[in-house]
Amino acid sequence: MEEIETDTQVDEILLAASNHDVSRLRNLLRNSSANVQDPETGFTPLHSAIAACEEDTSEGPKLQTNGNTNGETAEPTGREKELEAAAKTVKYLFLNGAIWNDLDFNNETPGCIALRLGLNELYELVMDAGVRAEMLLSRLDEYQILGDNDDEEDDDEGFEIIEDPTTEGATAAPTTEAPSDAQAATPAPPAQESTDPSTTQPVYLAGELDIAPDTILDSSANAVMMSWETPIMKRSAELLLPTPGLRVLNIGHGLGIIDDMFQESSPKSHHIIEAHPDVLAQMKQKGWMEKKGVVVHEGRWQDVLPKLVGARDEDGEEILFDAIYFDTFAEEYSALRDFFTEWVIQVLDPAGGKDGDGGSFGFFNGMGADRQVCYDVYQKVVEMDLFEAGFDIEWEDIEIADLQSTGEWTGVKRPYWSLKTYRLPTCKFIG
Ligand SMILES: C[S@@+](CC[C@H](N)C(=O)[O-])C[C@H]1O[C@@H](n2cnc3c(N)ncnc32)[C@H](O)[C@@H]1O
Repeated sequence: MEEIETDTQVDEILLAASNHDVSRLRNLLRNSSANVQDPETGFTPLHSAIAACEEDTSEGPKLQTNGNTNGETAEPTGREKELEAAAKTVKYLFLNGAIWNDLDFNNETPGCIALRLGLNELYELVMDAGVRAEMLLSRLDEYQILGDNDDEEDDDEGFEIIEDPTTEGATAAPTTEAPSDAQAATPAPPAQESTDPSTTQPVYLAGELDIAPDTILDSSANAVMMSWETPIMKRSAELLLPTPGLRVLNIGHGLGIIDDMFQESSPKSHHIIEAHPDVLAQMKQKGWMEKKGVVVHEGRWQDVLPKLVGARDEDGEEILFDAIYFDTFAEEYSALRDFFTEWVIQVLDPAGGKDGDGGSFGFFNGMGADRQVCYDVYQKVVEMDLFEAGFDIEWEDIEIADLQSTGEWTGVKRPYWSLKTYRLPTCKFIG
């Protein structure tokens, strides 16, 4: 049953959290939730515990007065002790079901505050909680797919879905582009589900696209693809196809940026899977269907791949690839996970690649990219899922210009990227 706290209780909980007073919290949380919010700031106890560590250079460390000490100011015993107490408080709050990614009225999660204040240890604790919550959510998701068909509402405590960890252009937290370059959302970041119906796959595929030389927008002005991603595509293509004569599979043609780059490496074969009729029409106009060595599969990868697995080419050889790239739109993180867990392992040649030491798999890493903490959480989540699926992953950093100041988002429903660094993943079979 949900607890209803009085204003006084809420104040007391927030005060105990900001004072890092775990024993007081222990008493207060017996009958209350660890996820109360200050009506003026939107702070939860986690926000309070972390924000209290802000150093006030003029007046010394800012610890608030503990209501139990008759108004005396708690004596800070040094920065290290303060941070240690904060860490204990944060851990205690997580043990009591604190949600790692609630937003305050300043649009910050507790992790955002820790990052802004340079509180690395606290940031790591929040991230770890985020990873645990997201992993648990995705496992619950699988469990429900396997057998739980009832419509009862989930009331799992302790975490909230990161909104839209879609792959491109999704909402506030990690999804794969749902829009895949994904856009972030409200309260709480990365997530398994988009809250914006316009970014679901059936709506996207049924809608008309506005395709310009530098952008593709869907019928709700979500950005499907934008040319600022060109350096990312270029480096991905270089890493995946380092020499001519290799076999590549690309999922999601978009503006064709990476497919143009793959063509520059003169691949032996180049398969492209594309689902949107408007993108396919554009491909036809540009002559992709007639290009030598190019095979365009019209449809969703979910429908195409089952037919491609085990198929043979005109020389009678099994169709396998040295390189695979995945960059779709309006799909959630679970789609990317299914892709590498179920399909990459079947069509990536373990003896492929430039040196015959195994093919490579890459994907657009845009999950949770409107918020650093969500991006970091999803990096860990995807690393764990890839490892479980049998892949090693190497990351390379690419600096991204300030897209806000260059006016990149004009006319776009929601910016799906706000970070300084893109982390480019390249995966190979373990061993
Ligand atoms: C972000 S764009 C790809 C951009 C591309 N990497 C480039 O360099 O221009 C995403 C593309 O994936 C396509 N797509 C979305 N869902 C898909 C699915 N399930 N199967 C195949 N293609 C899909 C979209 O229609 C769109 O063309």
